[in-house]
Amino acid sequence: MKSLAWNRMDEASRREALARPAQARADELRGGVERIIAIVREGGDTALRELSAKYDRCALEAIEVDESEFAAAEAALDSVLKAAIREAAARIDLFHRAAAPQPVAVDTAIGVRVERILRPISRVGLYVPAGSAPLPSTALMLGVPARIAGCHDVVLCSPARADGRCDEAVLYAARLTGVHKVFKLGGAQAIAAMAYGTASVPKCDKLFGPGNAWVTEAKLQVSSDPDGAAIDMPAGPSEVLVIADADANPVFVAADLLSQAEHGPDSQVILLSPSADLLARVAAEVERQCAALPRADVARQALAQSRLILVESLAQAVEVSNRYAPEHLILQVAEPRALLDRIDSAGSIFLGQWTPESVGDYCSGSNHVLPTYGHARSYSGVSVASFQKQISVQEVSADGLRQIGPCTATLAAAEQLEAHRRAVTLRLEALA
Ligand SMILES: NC(=O)c1ccc[n+]([C@@H]2O[C@H](COP(=O)([O-])OP(=O)(O)OC[C@H]3O[C@@H](n4cnc5c(N)ncnc54)[C@H](O)[C@@H]3O)[C@@H](O)[C@H]2O)c1
Ligand SMILES: N[C@H](CO)Cc1c[nH]c[nH+]1
Ligand SMILES: [Zn+2]
Repeated sequence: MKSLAWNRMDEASRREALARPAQARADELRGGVERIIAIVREGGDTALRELSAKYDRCALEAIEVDESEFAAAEAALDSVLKAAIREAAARIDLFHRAAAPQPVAVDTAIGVRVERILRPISRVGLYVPAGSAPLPSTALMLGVPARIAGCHDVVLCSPARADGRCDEAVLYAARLTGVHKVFKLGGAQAIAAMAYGTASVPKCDKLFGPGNAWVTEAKLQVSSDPDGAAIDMPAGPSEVLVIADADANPVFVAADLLSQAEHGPDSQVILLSPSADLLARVAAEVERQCAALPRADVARQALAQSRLILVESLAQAVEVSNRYAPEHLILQVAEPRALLDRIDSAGSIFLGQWTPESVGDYCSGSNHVLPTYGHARSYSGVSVASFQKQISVQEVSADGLRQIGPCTATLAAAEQLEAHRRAVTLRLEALA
């Protein structure tokens, strides 16, 4: 990890220190993903098989997971793992139901009722990563809110292994949450299939889920095409920013940094502290813990583009963090709630030394599909609302129109939209 001191850096160095790693490959990615999307649109299921052979090194017969594969997955899974998946699903369900938007009805004047009603997005496509590690927890994070929202057709794609099968735990989690169809597809080709549809894969209205740089770029491209599909947000390579004070436990801080560094070579982790001593102790601890990790190679690549930054105060750490807008923000300080009010951009926040980021990844109940690359400045993580449309409804009585009609007519006249004005005045005349 590179060691830096915020107050000794000029603006260009600060910008470079907070730049995300994958951005440097943006042009190469854009062209590659454009080609994959075009190939899928042109070649449909045949192209999907060819792309799976090329990128996932698997020979697919059926693209869709059938009943026998679901049954075999359930039978093969360890009962302790199945219980943990059910336990996590229950807590995710509890939080997401409690946080779900509610219908609203308000009388904004006598005889003027305005409502907000909720409707599920009909056809949704979920992406569950499995390139370097299959993530059954992501199937829960997407499947649970889709079920609560009441989406009619829920399709899930996840890359197959070399044996042509999907990860058993991903299949179990998908079934548990009521996903209707699962396809053995990964990367940009999975996103293209769900956005445009093929003979096997139904076209979806909105796509959800995290993924590597190819998946994220494909989501962005299909969302800018009117024939494509909407997306939840850009949820790319995982990242974490930790703010730690001088008394933070370096063992815990290092463990949290490594937990996101091990996701992939494009991940990035940042530690901000006003204590040079703490930064040095965490650096040593990261080295020590990393050496013992099975994914040490992956973590080291992520650490090469990660930073330890000395700040002058916790207040400055908050300013830097808001500027970076991390996917995950951990406040390993004595009084984390004292900083919370000043945080304005982060996907998910973890308070205090007993709240590792991992609990949010799996089973505290919050959602782990979160905006990366600084998109936390304007996007939120996945929730039930992401799977719903909020529709407004209004009903005005004759008395209500007498109340608000003149206001409408005045504003319409000011905008020189005479037909708008008359839609009101003709009725007011009929009421006179
Ligand atoms: N932001 C979030 O909420 C969140 C949540 C979970 C995971 N993640 C991130 O998701 C990512 C998962 O990535 P992953 O790679 O393990 O799995 P993945 O399923 O996202 O990607 C694997 C697919 O990438 C495609 N691919 C690989 N190399 C390619 C190439 N050279 N050209 C074209 N396509 C290629 C393949 O089709 C393969 O199926 C990680 O970066 C992780 O940090 C983010
Ligand atoms: N940290 C990831 C989100 O960036 C989510 C995840 C799934 N499994 C483990 N972690
Ligand atoms: Zn994680």
